Amino acid sequence: MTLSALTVEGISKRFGKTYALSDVGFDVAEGELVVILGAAGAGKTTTLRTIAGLEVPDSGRIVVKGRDVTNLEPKDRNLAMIFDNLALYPNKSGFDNIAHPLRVRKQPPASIEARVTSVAATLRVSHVLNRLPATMSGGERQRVALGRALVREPDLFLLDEPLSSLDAMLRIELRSELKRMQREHGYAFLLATPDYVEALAIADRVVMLISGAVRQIAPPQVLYDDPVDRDVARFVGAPEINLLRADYDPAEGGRIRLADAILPLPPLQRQRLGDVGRSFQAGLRPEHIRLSAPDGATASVTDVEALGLQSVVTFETSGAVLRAVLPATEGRRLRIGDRVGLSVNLERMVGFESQSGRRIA
Ligand SMILES: Nc1ncnc2c1ncn2[C@@H]1O[C@H](COP(=O)(O)OP(=O)(O)OP(=O)(O)O)[C@@H](O)[C@H]1O
Repeated sequence: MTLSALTVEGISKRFGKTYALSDVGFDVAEGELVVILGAAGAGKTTTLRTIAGLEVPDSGRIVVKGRDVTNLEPKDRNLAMIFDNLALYPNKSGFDNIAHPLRVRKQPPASIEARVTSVAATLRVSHVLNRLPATMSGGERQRVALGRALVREPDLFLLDEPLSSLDAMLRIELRSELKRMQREHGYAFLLATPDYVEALAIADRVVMLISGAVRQIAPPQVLYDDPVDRDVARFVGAPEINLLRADYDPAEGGRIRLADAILPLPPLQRQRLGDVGRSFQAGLRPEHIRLSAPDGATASVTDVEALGLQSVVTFETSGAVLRAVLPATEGRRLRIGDRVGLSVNLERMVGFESQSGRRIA
């Protein structure tokens, strides 16, 4: 059996009248990178701070490498927490910033020297070790801050939106750096972000937090293809998933009415919907909508946004608005006001109960 780097069991936390966390539970395996994904105020920071020991949970347990740390001081938990406001000591060199945690622990100078040099090489900041933070680029500062956390070899890294203050290029670079370190050294990471694209890029698994509660735990692609409900479906993916009223009629092998089109349903979807007619909400990802011959469902083009290799095209049909991601070669040919035929990949449709938003499975 592999030991979990972290197990969070039923953590709840209230601030006055605000329930910040309700019965939050998940685990992080050794060598795994787990992302806590959620909107602003979902409880990401509170979760990380509770694990780090900076907040005391009202109930629940935190176990790090098999050791119950719920009642331990932060310094005794052997965790490294990296916040988004990577505060470096402004008057200390890169070297001294990274060395700081080891000096606090009174390690011998020779081993400090060796460890800092090796961490700096891993993070590609050897060239700034003699410089002060003010003379470093944003990315270099971020990596030195990361180095200061790495140098201690903690059991688990907690990162709170560590990349949010970086520009897009640096973010991508540092993201792959984190992933590489995790793979090469087998570190366990728990990283919080509101950015689904970031989660998709680096997470082994995602813990989706909504209003302080865990809604779904899954690899990022599963969250996208198989969301447990409408909230998760809407949070992941840009442009957002299309939601359309659908009316299901089980007669004649099963058909649905979507906007003004009546379409035969693939067998898997029929199985999901059962043999009683009903209305529901159909979720269709923008890449599952295609142009087709204008003999079936038609729609008019209301917007075309060119995004390099792809275009995001907005259509209107019988009062419904649909967004599709099309190859740029197709998008370029469309003009606002054009009437075109559309086809949808119903195999990939996800159905939600209209009221509750729960997935129809
Ligand atoms: N010290 C506190 N006192 C009162 N309420 C708090 C405190 N800390 C957090 N909260 C509340 O708890 C909820 C969760 O906050 P938290 O900071 O964990 O969210 P988050 O997901 O990290 O958001 P963001 O992405 O904006 O950082 C919010 O409603 C927040 O206002």
